[in-house]
Parts: sequence; structure tokens; C-alpha cells
Amino acid sequence: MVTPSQNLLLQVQGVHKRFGDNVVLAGADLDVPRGSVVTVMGRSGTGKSVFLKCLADVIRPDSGSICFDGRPLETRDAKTRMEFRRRCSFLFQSNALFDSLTALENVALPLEQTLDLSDKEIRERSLEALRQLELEAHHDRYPSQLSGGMQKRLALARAIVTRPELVLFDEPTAGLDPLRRNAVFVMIAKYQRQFGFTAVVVTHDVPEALISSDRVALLDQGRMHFQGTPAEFRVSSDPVVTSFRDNTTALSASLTAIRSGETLPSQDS
Ligand SMILES: Nc1ncnc2c1ncn2[C@@H]1O[C@H](COP(=O)(O)OP(=O)(O)OP(=O)(O)O)[C@@H](O)[C@H]1O
Repeated sequence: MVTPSQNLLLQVQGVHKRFGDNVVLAGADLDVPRGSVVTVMGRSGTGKSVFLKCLADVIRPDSGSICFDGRPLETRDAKTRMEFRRRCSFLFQSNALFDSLTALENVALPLEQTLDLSDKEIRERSLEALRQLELEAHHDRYPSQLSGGMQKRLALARAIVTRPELVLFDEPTAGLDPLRRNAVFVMIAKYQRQFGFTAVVVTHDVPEALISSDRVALLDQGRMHFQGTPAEFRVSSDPVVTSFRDNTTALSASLTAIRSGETLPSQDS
């Protein structure tokens, strides 16, 4: 049983999830202080997305406890789960925008689904969200008529239009080039400060995560091997952390070399 902490918007303890024989989460914990950006890192396939979906109430854990604002998720009835959906938004890897809807209609959707507002109020609030993300002039465009960065901003406008307290970002930079990746992290930091939401981000982009997060966590073999500040992560002597850091540094060096046209030694040599 989790003892709720006032300072924590989310408290995750001992979450287990398996799919058949595949044990993905084996007792994962995470503390998310109010108003902070917490980034979960880990190797590919370690279960970061599954973990985030458990937080979003999209996947139900087999066991463990997830407390949102002091209330355990597992005991919530339909009404309070609806309330949770209003207070929490999920930004999908793929943006999950509807191609057949305009920017304005995409942003209006969560308002129509979660709040009892008039058509006029929905339009005004949707336009306001577009304005805040500097997209108002494009309100009648379809997602395919927007650039990759604008689509990301549109997805964020849709995620914040209900004024959520918690925003969950699943690989927000997936498929973007390095410049656009930086822009996405800047965007998250900027709007997190502007709107004051709490953010949990899942990413492969370790250098960017270490710069832009208040806290980071490392998921490995179903558990969080590390939780702390980026400064603590940089100097941690935990073997799992050092191995992850070394691999990331090696990968970064290889990518820099490829970008600058150097020939890399063969993997076989
Ligand atoms: N709905 C599902 N049904 C069955 N297995 C699933 C399901 N969702 C995820 N998995 C499995 O859970 C494991 C973890 O997947 P997940 O997508 O969470 O990893 P990840 O750490 O986010 O990976 P990546 O960084 O490559 O995106 C994988 O083995 C995946 O096949």
C-alpha cells in the first residue's frame, strides 16, 4: 500500500506487467514530483512505452500501485477514470492526428469528449490552444498540409487543450532529425513552464533528456535501476547506469563520426 505524498503528482510502486511469457515490467517504481519533467530512459524493447501506457491507464498492470494525486488508479470507478482522462493527456509517438480533420477539429476533439461545453466555448478554447502554439493561422489546414514540427506542435496543442495537470510523452522525437529533436525538447520545456503541467517523457535521446529534465529514471529488466537528478545520473557508479552511459557515449561518437563523413571501423574487425 502506497502512502500518498503531497509533493508527488504520481507515485508508482511495484508495477508488474507480462504478455504471455514475456515479463516486461517486474516491479517498476517511479516518483513524479508536481510541476517537474521526469524522463524515463532505457534500451529499446525494455518496456518504456508499456510503462507509460500503464501510467496513462491505457494498459492495466497485473499488479502494483499507481497513485495519481494521492488516489490509487486501481480503485477508480468509471466516473473518476473519466476525471483522470481530463486531467491527464498522452502525446503519442506518431502524433495520432486525424488526417481527415482540420487542425481546429483535431484540437477540439478532446474537449468534445471530456467536457460539457457549448460549441462556441469549444471553438474559442481550441483557437486559444492553437494561438498558444503559434498555429492559429493554420486552423483550417489538414495535418498533411503542415510541416513535421508543426504537426508535433498541433499534437501538443491537442494534448494541452483540456488544461491537463499531467502530460505523458511517448518518444516525442521519434523520426525527427537532430535539429527538430532539439526543437521538441525546447518546446516541451517552454510550454511546461508556461502551463505548469507535470510531464513524464519516454525517450532514447539521452543527452537532450539530461539537459531538459528535472529528474531522470533508467528502466532495465523491468525495474527502475536509477531515479534521480541528471547530475546524479552523470556520476552514478551503478553498473547498469555506467553501462548504459558508456553505450550512449559510444553511439553518440559513432553518429557524430558518420555525420562528419569519417569511415568507421567494421563491426567485425
Ligand atoms: N500489446 C502488447 N502485446 C504483447 N506484447 C507487447 C504489447 N505491447 C508491448 N509488448 C512487448 O513489450 C515489450 C516492451 O515493449 P515497449 O514498446 O514498451 O518497449 P520500449 O522500451 O518502449 O521500446 P522502444 O524504445 O524500442 O520503443 C516488447 O517485447 C513488446 O513486444
